[in-house]
Amino acid sequence: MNSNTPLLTDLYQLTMAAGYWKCGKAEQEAVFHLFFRRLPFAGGYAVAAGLGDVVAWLQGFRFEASDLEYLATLPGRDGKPLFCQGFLDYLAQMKWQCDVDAIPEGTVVFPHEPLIRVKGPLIQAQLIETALLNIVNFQTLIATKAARVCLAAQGEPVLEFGLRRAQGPDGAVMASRAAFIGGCASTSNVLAGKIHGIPVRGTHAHSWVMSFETELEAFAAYAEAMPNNCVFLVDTYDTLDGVRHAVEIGQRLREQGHEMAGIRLDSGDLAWLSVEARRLLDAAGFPDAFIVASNDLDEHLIESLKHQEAKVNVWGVGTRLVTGGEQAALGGVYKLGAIRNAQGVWEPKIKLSEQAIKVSNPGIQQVRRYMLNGEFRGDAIYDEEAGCPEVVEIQHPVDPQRSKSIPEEASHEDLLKPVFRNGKRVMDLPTLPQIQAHCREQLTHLHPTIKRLLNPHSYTAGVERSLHERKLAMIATAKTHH
Ligand SMILES: Nc1ncnc2c1ncn2[C@@H]1O[C@H](COP(=O)(O)OP(=O)(O)OP(=O)(O)O)[C@@H](O)[C@H]1O
Ligand SMILES: O=P(O)(O)OC[C@H]1O[C@H](OP(=O)(O)OP(=O)(O)O)[C@H](O)[C@@H]1O
Ligand SMILES: O=C(O)c1cccnc1
Repeated sequence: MNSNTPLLTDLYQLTMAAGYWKCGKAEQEAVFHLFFRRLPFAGGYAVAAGLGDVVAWLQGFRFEASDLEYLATLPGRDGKPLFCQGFLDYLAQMKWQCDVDAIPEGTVVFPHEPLIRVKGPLIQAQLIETALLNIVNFQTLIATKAARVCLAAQGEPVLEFGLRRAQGPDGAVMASRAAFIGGCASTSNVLAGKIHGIPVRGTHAHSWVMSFETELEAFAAYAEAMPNNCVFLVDTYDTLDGVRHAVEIGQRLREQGHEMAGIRLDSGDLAWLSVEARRLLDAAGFPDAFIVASNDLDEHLIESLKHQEAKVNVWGVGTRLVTGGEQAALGGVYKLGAIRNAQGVWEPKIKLSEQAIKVSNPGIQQVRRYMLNGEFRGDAIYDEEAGCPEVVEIQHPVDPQRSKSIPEEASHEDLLKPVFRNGKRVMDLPTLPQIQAHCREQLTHLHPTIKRLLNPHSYTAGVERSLHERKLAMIATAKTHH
């Protein structure tokens, strides 16, 4: 499937675009922000991901002749064409020309912070909404899940095994990419390996063992065929007998100058079996053979197995990683923050809601992160036009009673970095291993209480005080004027 086209959008973006064009607003400058309102997995942080694919998609943003031919066939409710030729001609000559700023992939992020800010002609900034959300919502969800799984594994390698259960071929490749960003060591998905350069790893399945008369024969044949990739799956019949068979073949391999890499456990009590398997392997002279565990694992099970002192060295995690498990999607949104009026002045915009969490933040936003003694201490969303005060007070995004001052000695960094200027890419994109290293480093700056799985401490992230006050004033005005 070719998703590198502006048609990867909801129809309503195109009907609005036709409307903006018709009423002369297409080229009016606007600013949109992409953000989420709630952390996934009831967790304490999220890991931004997807920007690399967003950049690639935006660089290919042009309506091809076949796209326009298709749009010309769409009927309105009266059967006549939905889009007039003048609008389609406008789309045909349209060139991507927005400014985009974004928080680099692998950075830890929090609710309401713009992960991406788009400034440019209203029609263009609007048309890209759906694709940006599609890419960033999914990859941020999976990178966050992967970070949680990898933290639970306490630095031991996590192999991503999700392809067979992922949300379609495209979702699988994106999930492998995001899982690698979040800290996974490798993927079983060979296509993701080819496309993104992610290391690929694999063992073998039960079918291999079942296709032979005996398990011993199966292991012997595998060792013969793959002497340099011998991880034996030992649970097809009886797990501990399986370990004994692996040891026997491991000894034969050693005589031929090769070393058994390890075994894989895929069912039963992984804590007890791993301890028993370790004992057998050590006693037989294979202390370096690793034990891979798989079978519906996630961060909670891995944490539990660690508490049970399971002797697992490598974790194979599939379904619950690449699908998001208990959380089907990240609810990221894309909202208008400001629009430039006929006098060239930026007018902040706000969306009201009965629910405080859904009232959008107005203005052209930037995120300032404060750090003290190597620890992230708080994030302030501020209006770039108004600037950020020296002494900053961060208002809780929804609870008016809660605010926090940042110590003056804290250092700071603005998180949104220039990616496109006037449609031209200005950011050098980091490699995937660099993004993974950035993510690993970011997580070291979060207090451990924010990283725990159960009821994590909430990190201070919200709107800077003066922006909050302007927002309250706008809410009051909007309620009386609309
Ligand atoms: N010691 C343990 N503590 C907690 N959960 C465990 C432990 N060992 C295994 N599990 C998990 O329990 C779940 C059930 O495992 P079990 O092997 O009993 O069932 P299964 O998946 O039906 O087995 P099979 O793969 O043979 O069909 C899996 O998610 C597995 O990861
Ligand atoms: O459990 P996941 O985290 O998704 O990891 C991938 C699973 O895929 C394979 O088996 P498959 O599920 O195809 O069959 P099985 O359950 O019978 O082993 C593998 O043996 C893992 O168990
Ligand atoms: O290589 C493996 O062991 C593997 C690959 C995909 C799914 N489950 C296991």
